[in-house]
Amino acid sequence: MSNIQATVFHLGLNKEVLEGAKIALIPGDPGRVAKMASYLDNPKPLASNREYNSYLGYINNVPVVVCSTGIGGPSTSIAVEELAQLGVDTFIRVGTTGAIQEHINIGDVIIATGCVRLDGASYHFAPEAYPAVANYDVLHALVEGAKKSDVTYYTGITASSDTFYPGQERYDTFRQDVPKHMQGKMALWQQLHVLNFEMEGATLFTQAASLGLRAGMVAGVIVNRTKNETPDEKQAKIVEDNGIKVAVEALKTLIG
Ligand SMILES: O=P(O)(O)O[C@H]1O[C@H](CO)[C@@H](O)[C@H]1O
Ligand SMILES: O=c1cc[nH]c(=O)[nH]1
Repeated sequence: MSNIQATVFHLGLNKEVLEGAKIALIPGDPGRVAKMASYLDNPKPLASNREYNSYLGYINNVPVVVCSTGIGGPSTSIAVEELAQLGVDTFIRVGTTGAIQEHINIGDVIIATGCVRLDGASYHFAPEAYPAVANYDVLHALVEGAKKSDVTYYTGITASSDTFYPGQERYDTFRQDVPKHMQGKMALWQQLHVLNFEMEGATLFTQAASLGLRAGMVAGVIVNRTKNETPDEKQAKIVEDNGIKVAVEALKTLIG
């Protein structure tokens, strides 16, 4: 039996509906997918299953798939693997993030050059010594995209944590503490000039590079952790657009 129509298990997509798309925009949040697709030409919904919501759109008549990954490395690795099975070879994660350096403001975007591997899933793709780094072409396109967009951007290292609370050393009213082995971690990453926390980059970069795929990441800053613990939901929805604008400009560079 021909495999061309085979539908991948979690995303509910097949090669025919992707129309040969080789580039994917991958936000974490399924609710961001329709908004991101609206930045493309002729967007149309494709599938929705679990945390995976997908659309197809076009830039200069070239198909681009937008597909959410859900939160964290395990679900991200499934989205990337299944999109790769369908022929996608270039991934741009468009996320939200918490800055940990004082000078970075809400609304700025961070373009990751590499990630600290505070996840688990990346170790299923490559051992500890393997770096979680962005693909140079995608990184360059994102930087060019940021220059064309009206946003302040920073490039540098992101810490990708499996957890939002202890892994990012959040203290709140439910728990005034994190386990001992996690205490002082935010100060450590700050001292090492890490810019921000998010939850998928390390898995994405390790998986993509180790499989010969290209990946980059841009994330809108929705909270500065030197000032606040918790992002504001309404503000986050506004800020996410800055990352989307940068990613769409980057697409234009990559597609040419
Ligand atoms: O806005 P997204 O892309 O989901 O990214 C960030 O937001 C989620 C946590 O709130 C994590 O997925 C984190 O990486
Ligand atoms: O602080 C933050 C904000 C968004 N996403 C994260 O993982 N952490």
